[in-house]
Amino acid sequence: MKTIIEVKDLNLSVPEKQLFKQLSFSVPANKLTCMTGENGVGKTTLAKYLLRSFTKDDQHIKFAVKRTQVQYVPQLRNIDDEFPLSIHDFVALGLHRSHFLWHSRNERQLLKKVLAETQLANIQKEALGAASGGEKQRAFLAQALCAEPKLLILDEATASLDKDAKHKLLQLISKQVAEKDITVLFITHDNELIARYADYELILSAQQGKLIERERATDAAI
Ligand SMILES: Nc1ncnc2c1ncn2[C@@H]1O[C@H](COP(=O)(O)OP(=O)(O)OP(=O)(O)O)[C@@H](O)[C@H]1O
Repeated sequence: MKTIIEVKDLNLSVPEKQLFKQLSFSVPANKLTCMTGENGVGKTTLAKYLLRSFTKDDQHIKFAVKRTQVQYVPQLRNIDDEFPLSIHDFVALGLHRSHFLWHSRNERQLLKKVLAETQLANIQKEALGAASGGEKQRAFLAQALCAEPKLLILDEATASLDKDAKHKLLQLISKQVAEKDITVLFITHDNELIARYADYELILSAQQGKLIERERATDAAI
């Protein structure tokens, strides 16, 4: 199995609490892995630690990608109703800027493609602040996709979405995994989404982690 992250014997603590003890796991490449576990087990802390590990030489963590190839999408951020950017301009912030102040033709093409893939093309001129929760979350995803990541880490991206919006988001994400060279690590508590979309589940519990392969359930089984 080709892997994108390998963690071996990692101890991780926050003040006054050890979260993980000799934690070892790997994340399969080009798959959708759901990271699960009870509230407070340390999912977000672990994800952020993995990202920080690029800046120091941590012998317990090995990535098959560079930091610039990783995007982290945090839980739905509070975007004020008056937020002054359009969806288009917000998503475009994710483009790798060349030396110029304007976007290159390739960047404009990439932006157009990403807006279409995330089903935002029709509403791209609207203010992000006025968008629904599902549209905002798709805009965050689109901004991350503009950086053409090889690894995308999504932290509870569906937590505040209704059933339709969360399935729509996961269908978009699954399509990315199926069609591109991209691996997704998706932190979630949502058993329905795990059953439907996860290729693997990384279960964090009692300071340890266990990776299991999942059979994707069909509509009828849920
Ligand atoms: N900077 C910090 N200082 C002290 N304690 C912290 C700090 N960051 C996190 N913690 C604690 O570490 C534990 C793990 O937090 P974390 O947010 O990683 O859990 P989680 O599994 O992502 O939880 P949830 O599912 O509720 O989002 C919690 O008990 C939290 O209060």
